This record gives sequence, structure tokens and C-alpha cells, in this order.
Amino acid sequence: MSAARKHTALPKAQTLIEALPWLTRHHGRTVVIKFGGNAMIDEELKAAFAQDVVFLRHAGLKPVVVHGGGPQISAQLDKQGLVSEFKAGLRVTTPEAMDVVRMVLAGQVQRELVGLLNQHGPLAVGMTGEDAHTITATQHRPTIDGESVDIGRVGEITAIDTGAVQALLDDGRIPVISSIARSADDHHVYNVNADTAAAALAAALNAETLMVLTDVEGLYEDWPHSDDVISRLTASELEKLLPELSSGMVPKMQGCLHAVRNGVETARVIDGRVQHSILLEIFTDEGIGTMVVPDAPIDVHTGPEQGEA
Ligand SMILES: Nc1ncnc2c1ncn2[C@@H]1O[C@H](COP(=O)(O)OP(=O)(O)O)[C@@H](O)[C@H]1O
Ligand SMILES: CC(=O)N[C@@H](CCC(=O)OP(=O)(O)O)C(=O)O
Repeated sequence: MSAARKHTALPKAQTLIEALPWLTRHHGRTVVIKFGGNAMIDEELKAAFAQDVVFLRHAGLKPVVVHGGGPQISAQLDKQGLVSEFKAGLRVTTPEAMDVVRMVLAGQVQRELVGLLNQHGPLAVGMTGEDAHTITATQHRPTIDGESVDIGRVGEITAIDTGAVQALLDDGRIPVISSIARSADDHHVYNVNADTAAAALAAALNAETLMVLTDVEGLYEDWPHSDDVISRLTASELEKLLPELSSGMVPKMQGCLHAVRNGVETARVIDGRVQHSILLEIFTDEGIGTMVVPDAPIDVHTGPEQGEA
């Protein structure tokens, strides 16, 4: 090898070897990645997301993708002349809107993600929470101003059956899951917030990490007045903060709390607008968003040889 070639190749080897402690730590572990509708805005970002997920799979992790599609659902409802209304951060879902939600999530967004992932090999398999009883829900009635409100076919998760997802993981596949649940009440289906579905799946799968990709840098300390990101907080600290949060951050942070209180080691909210943000989070110490840890935390941003595992 010429001196010039060695010069350009060496930094690549160094980059790879720097990832070794993280590769060792995460090998064989399940990572649930929530890809939000707002982070899916750009073709290049979607392609980079697919590359990252496939990279994780080839690096020996077990990624599970749970996707949203709020803006895509709203656009389709609009096309059909149906109004989008949200209460307590959740879409008021009439039976007519439910058909649109199901068609957009399972028929469009999920298909697109599966297609992007499968450009790299026969890896991704799409499913919804309806399949093999993966997610079961009953009607969710949020309390607004002290009153229980009917927001239609919005589901509250009552059970998760991980059998089908686990079988896919054992077969080396990447499950791509739409946040629709089978009903425990009747033979219809429910619309579940995708952050909530991802968190419930992460806990039930005993995942190492829940990673929520969105369109902000993380949890802002004083949103919307400042863009100071809280880089790390414990479950108890988050619990205290929850009543102050608004809009889309509520289900995300509730989900992160649920995950770390139920065995998941870290739950992170990261910026899906940054290319390869997943790899930056998993394989470097440049954690870029907000990380929630259990009250007795494990320092995951420290390489195994430098600190406690
Ligand atoms: N404290 C906060 N920190 C960051 N974003 C916040 C906060 N409170 C509310 N938000 C809002 O939450 C949004 C993210 O949620 P959402 O729109 O549901 O995204 P996604 O489609 O990725 O699930 C942000 O774009 C921001 O407008
Ligand atoms: C009940 C409820 O609100 N469901 C969401 C499901 C999709 C979702 O959560 O998408 P994002 O992650 O892109 O927000 C909805 O209908 O918009």
C-alpha cells in the first residue's frame, strides 16, 4: 500500500475501531426505534434512516421500527375533505377517519419504510399491531378539564404479545410496525399514538433502548422560549416535569418514562433531521438528544472499558 493510500485509509480504520466498545456492549440487544411522521419529511433523511437501521442489524443489534405518520394522515384526511382535530394531543378518530389512518399507516408509510430497508437485502417485514395480537387496546377516554372525553377510536394499550415480533427478530428480520391495535371491545381496530406504541413494545420486548426520532433536537428545557436541550434526566426528574409539557412532547416523554420504569435501560429523544443520528447515538459518545435513564442509571455514553458497564 502506498504511503498516500495508507494516509487516507487509516482514519477509516480508527473510526471503525472506536466503535468496538459500543459494538461489544450492544451486541444481540434489541433497540426499538420510533420514526415520527415529522422526521420523515425528506427523501435523503429517509434513506439515511434505512441505512442506519440496516447497519445496526448487520452490527449484531436487533432493531425494531415503530413508525408514525401524523402529518401524512392529516394530509390524506384533508384531501378527502375530513377535518383533523386533536384533543389532549391525540387525533379525534371517527370510524371514517380510522379507515384513513389505517390506510395511510399500513398501506403507505409502512410500505415505504419496508421498501427503503429492503433495498439493502431481504430484511424488513411490515406488520401492524393487529397482526398476531401484537397490540391489544380498549377505548381511551382522556380526561380534559376534569371530564372524561370521547375521542372515538383511539386506543389505550391493554396487552402486548411479542411472539410475532420476537420470531421475526430470531429470524434476522427487521419488524416495521404501524401503531394500530386490535380491539379488546369489538372486532374493529384502534388508532394508537406511535410514541405510546413504541414505548409499550420496548418494555414488552425487554429492549435495551427506546429511541424516538423527531423534528426537534430533544426535550427543550423551556419550550418555546429557549432551545436549551436537557441532555439527560432520571425517571423521577422526568415525572416531575411531565405536567409542564405540551403537545407532541407529552406522549413521547410519557413513553420514555414508561420504558425506563419497565426495564428499558435508556430512552432517548433525538433529532431525526440530523443524518445518521441513530449511529451517532449508538456508536459514539456524542449523544445528541435527550436521554432518560432509570433512577439508578447505567452510564451508556461511556465506553465499557472506560467505566461501569
Ligand atoms: N419541551 C419541548 N421540547 C421540544 N419540543 C416540544 C416541547 N414541547 C412541545 N414540543 C413540540 O413537540 C413537537 C414534537 O412532537 P410531534 O410533532 O408529535 O412529533 P413526531 O411527529 O415526531 O411524533 C416538536 O416539534 C415541538 O413543537
Ligand atoms: C391517536 C393518535 O393521535 N394517533 C396518531 C398516530 C400516528 C402518529 O402517532 O404519528 P406521529 O408519530 O407522526 O405523530 C395520529 O392519528 O396522528
